Amino acid sequence: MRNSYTLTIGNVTRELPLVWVSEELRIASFVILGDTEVVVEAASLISDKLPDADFLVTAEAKGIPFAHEVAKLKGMPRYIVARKSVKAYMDEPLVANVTSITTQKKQTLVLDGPDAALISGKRIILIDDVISTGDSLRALEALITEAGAKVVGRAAMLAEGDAAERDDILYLEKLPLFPAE
Ligand SMILES: Nc1ncnc2[nH]cnc12
Repeated sequence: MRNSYTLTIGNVTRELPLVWVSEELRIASFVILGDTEVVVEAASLISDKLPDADFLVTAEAKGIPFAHEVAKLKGMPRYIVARKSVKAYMDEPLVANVTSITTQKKQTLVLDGPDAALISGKRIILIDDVISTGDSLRALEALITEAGAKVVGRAAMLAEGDAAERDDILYLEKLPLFPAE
């Protein structure tokens, strides 16, 4: 049984370990946190492909460095992060539910009220490290719609499994899933 998958994005290559997320499924674990090379390379490759937009919106946690780098390249002074939980300092937060492929658990995504007000009526690109089941994208989209903003693009470094067949997302590379044999 193979234990890793070789991924190349532009001129950066990583050996991703295969990890079990359930009894039937392994994923190639792609963790960009702390990896400046992957983030900078992927951001420069995707930023030219994005449509015009007012804000990028991402989900805590692994989307954050990617959104940060893309926002910098696009000259956007702010981007919005949907958090995994309601914080004490939030004001009238919007909440959506999501099931994570990596934890296989129900999670929430939360948009703080002032962030919702900031993006109301604006054009939004949803951006994440990996789009897989599309669940977290759906939850982000629900938050954006509730905030009165419009999604004009969906972008990720990688499209995993069936997500690679979608024609409504921009991505750089496909990432296979590894079902039990
Ligand atoms: N293969 C993967 N590695 C890390 N995080 C993920 N989230 C969804 N798919 C993932």
